[in-house]
Amino acid sequence: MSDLETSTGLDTPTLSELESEAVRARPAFGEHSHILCDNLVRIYKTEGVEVVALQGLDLLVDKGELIAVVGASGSGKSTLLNVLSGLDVPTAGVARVAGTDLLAMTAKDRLHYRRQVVGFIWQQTARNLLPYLTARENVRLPMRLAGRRGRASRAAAARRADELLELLEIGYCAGRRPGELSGGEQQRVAIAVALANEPQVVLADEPTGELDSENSEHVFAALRRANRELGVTAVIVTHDPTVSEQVDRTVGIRDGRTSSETLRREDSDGAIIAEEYAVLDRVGRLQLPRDFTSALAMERRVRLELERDHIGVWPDRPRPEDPQ
Ligand SMILES: Nc1ncnc2c1ncn2[C@@H]1O[C@H](COP(=O)(O)OP(=O)(O)OP(=O)(O)O)[C@@H](O)[C@H]1O
Repeated sequence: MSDLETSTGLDTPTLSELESEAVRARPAFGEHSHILCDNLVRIYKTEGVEVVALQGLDLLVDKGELIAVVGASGSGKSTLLNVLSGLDVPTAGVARVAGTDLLAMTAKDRLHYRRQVVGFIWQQTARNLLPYLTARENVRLPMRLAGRRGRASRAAAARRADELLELLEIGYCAGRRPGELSGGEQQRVAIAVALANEPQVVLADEPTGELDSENSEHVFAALRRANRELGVTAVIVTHDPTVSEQVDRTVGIRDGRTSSETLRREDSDGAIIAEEYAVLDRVGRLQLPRDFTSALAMERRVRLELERDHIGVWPDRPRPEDPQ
């Protein structure tokens, strides 16, 4: 045993005691998050060619948060959502949702996860609803599939279906089939279907992609309502440019990594303010917005200067004040 390992007095801890105390005191990354993605990697291999769709993506979402994920086409949004929904397995990293480790699920766990823990809403309205069932029957279907049978359960399921449709302000649609509903009403029924089995998390992939702005607003309002009233955590992937006014936080993805966050808050006059931040990852990496770097022709490397209250980032060129 080394000198340091030996306790020298009653109050002096040994090195191993200090080490275990340090490990115990330091919270693990995202320990208390409802959704945790840590260094998530997803590589697709097609015909010998590798596409890195997610390249070390970090994302933390708190329980009860409502966030949007935005990014250019091909940035990895759908890949992320497929992982979170349990449809796809990442190549590496950690993905945990409501305590479930998504890389270590058996087929049985996966079925339970997809039926009970998460609910989804897809862009194509036709993918969300069965055309020959009424809205009410569509909402009851996942409860039946999850094994709610018997008369008492059937009655409870019917009640819950009607309550969910009322909550999303489409009670009047209960007896209609999807063909008799507008696109926005269909997507709100789809949200009710996603909520049927009381999931902890709902995931929506471009839920307003096929809708006009008025219907989109109804769909966002319904998602906000589900989030506020039922406490469900919600992640919405979207191209909708108005989304940052509709959600608490908008996460921007670039090249398979989280690159920016826009936080929405109300100022003292009640006006909504959306402020954009760059994301600093766990090892201190930062993605500078492309329009900033190209405006100053920054390439390959930049010079950093630590100031009293900020860090300056300079192009790799001599500045006028530099000595010749
Ligand atoms: N099954 C697959 N096989 C091979 N490559 C794939 C597959 N799915 C996605 N990719 C590739 O992974 C990258 C990320 O795709 P992804 O669909 O996640 O992007 P996205 O941000 O959702 O795009 P969009 O907004 O157009 O839907 C892209 O380069 C895409 O071509």
